[in-house]
Amino acid sequence: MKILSAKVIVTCPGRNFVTLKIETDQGIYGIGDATLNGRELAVKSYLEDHIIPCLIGRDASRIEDTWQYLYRGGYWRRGPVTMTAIAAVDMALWDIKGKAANLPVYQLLGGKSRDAVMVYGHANGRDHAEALDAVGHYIDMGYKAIRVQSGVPGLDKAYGVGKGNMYYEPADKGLPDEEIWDTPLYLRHTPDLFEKVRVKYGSDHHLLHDCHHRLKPIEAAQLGKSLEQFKLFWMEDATPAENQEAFRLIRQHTTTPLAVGEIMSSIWDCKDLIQNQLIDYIRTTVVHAGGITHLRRIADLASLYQVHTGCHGATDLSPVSMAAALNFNMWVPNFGIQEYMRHTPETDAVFPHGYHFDKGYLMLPDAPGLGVDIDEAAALKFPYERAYLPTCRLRDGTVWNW
Ligand SMILES: O=C(O)[C@@H](O)[C@@H](O)[C@H](O)[C@H](O)CO
Ligand SMILES: [Mg+2]
Repeated sequence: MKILSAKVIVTCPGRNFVTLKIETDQGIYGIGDATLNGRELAVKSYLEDHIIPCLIGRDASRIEDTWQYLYRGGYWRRGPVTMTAIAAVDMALWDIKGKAANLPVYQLLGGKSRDAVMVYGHANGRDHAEALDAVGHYIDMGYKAIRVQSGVPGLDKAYGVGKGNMYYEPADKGLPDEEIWDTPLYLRHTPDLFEKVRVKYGSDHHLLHDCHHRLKPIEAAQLGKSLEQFKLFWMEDATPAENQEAFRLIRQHTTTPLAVGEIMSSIWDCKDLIQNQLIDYIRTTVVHAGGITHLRRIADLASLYQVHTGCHGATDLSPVSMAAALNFNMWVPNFGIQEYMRHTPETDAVFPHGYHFDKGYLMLPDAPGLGVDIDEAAALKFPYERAYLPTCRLRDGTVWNW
């Protein structure tokens, strides 16, 4: 089966998504997500200008060989743009292989390790009272695991606090927004938030929290310690992980489980974290870490060290990524949890899919390939709109991590 053509579809049904569609000479096509939030067109160009010309005529069944060819052949290894582009090709080829075999992709990986995929949803509010209500709402919807984020008194904006209840979307149209950040204020108010949640709702639910790279290692250690009594499922991105060793300091001080990895693009970015058992959950995703082929390699390394998966699943990962992640999650032996932020109805209409939420889990009905499609006519109705993630500054004007 040969690759006949490939094209990139950019659509903005509320937010931007980049999708690669590969067509074969047997009439079977596959799709892959290539969305890199705020840098979408760089991946589009990488695919159109540099990868697609090399794909035409290649054997679509040679997924591993194509992965190695694009990774080694590009000479310039790793990095989010490269790895997202490779991921899109990889997902599309797995989709094609599944359709050709008339099997869901998880069957090709080795079959089901579980019946359903536990997910966590995002409860957030401008203050603790609103966040508490949101937690109640998620419990009512049947979630077993809930990420809790709240605004901080004294700060205009805080990471993770949505404009609506269900559709949290950090990227804004136009040029990047600027937010002010104050770590001492945040550290003062966060343990209190979790105390209120436990007092009001008890201990039956998994609670998660995302620090979004804002703390210094010793501050992260302090927060982890003060949250220990509330038994979090995880504390995420406590400090930037470019220096993987930084997590040793946090680890030495707290038993709060640690999760890292949504911005990592390869096994090399997380290998020290995993091999030194400095984290409990690895959050690399199909779309930003080289597709199913590379994510499987990361998960296998992680399994040797009892590190479990917790794939990133924010709204900037399209339903194509979610379908690929679910196939991966059904198989991966060291599964931990999957993040699930619901897409808007417009997005769901552009990307028809069979997966659905049921009592805290995502269910993946059997369908050949990834089990997701793109409605190109619908996609065409939503042209690209420039949008960026916000940026961050400390009170004195210093640029900080958003
Ligand atoms: O855990 C998460 O879901 C995040 O950290 C995201 O909201 C992240 O900020 C976005 O995916 C960035 O594009
Ligand atoms: Mg995160």
